[in-house]
Amino acid sequence: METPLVLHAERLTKRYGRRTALTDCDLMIPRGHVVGLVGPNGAGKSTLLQLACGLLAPTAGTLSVLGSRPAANAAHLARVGFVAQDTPVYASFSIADHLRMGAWLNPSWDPALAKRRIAEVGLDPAQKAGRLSGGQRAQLALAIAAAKRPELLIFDEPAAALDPLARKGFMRGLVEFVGELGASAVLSSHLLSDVEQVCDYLVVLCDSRIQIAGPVRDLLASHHRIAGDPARMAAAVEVIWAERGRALVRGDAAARDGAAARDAEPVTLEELVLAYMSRAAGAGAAPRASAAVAR
Ligand SMILES: Nc1ncnc2c1ncn2[C@@H]1O[C@H](COP(=O)(O)OP(=O)(O)OP(=O)(O)O)[C@@H](O)[C@H]1O
Repeated sequence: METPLVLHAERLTKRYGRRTALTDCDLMIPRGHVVGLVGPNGAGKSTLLQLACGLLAPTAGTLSVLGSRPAANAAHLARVGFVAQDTPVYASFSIADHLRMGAWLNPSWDPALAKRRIAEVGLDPAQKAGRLSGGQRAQLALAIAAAKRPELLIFDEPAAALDPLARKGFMRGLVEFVGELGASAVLSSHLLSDVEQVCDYLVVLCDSRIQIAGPVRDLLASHHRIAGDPARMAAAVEVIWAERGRALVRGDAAARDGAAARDAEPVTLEELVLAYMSRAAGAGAAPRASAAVAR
């Protein structure tokens, strides 16, 4: 039977020597989502994505991707498309060479999709990849990943280096491909506006640990901002972050609990992410959006 999970981690731990990049991570991400993986620099995002692609092996715990060990065999590799940070390409190969290589290496390669996408984004197949701008390179990498027709697309900060217009085009392409292929996607990003725009599932990773994970809609519904002394808030409410008489809390009780209920306010995705990041950092003040996570 086909597994309903794209990623399933149990007590997943990864150490590089004495440095721990992931600690006891548990995750169950169902199929059919565009997942935003967010967290500060050094949180462990790239490590998690590289483990999912089989480029790294866990130190402890387990991770399965589409029901198998990552990169278990050639057939499994074909089911996962990966776009690495900085979207590396072969500088002396032309775009057409990249597509030929993709066709040669991937049994499920869709030449029509690749060709169509390259034309749609206005790239010249004869152009050497080394002469492409960051945005064009990202579009080429996206076209190659999608032409494999994978079940899961994994992107490590795919649009970080792109200008806002190129980013918008890239993100639109990403969503179109996910829809067209009926695939799932996981993308790491520091750009919460991108995550807000395209992701319907959120994973917050800080300091090597999963802080929270779930469908964006459910997370927004189960968190509120309320006024008052956090120490006196209902036991049913978990205070995630409090500052200057206001708290961001988790729990339905926030919406029903007496005085607090009167001014329980909905939270934005940015507030939610920053609250979990602040809690993990144990800092005295919430990090500014521009410093920790750019919008
Ligand atoms: N090859 C490596 N050798 C040693 N330590 C590493 C290696 N790769 C990553 N690390 C460390 O593991 C931790 C997690 O790094 P990782 O690159 O996964 O974080 P990240 O969340 O992707 O960061 P960023 O947002 O800056 O890309 C960091 O402390 C980092 O220094």
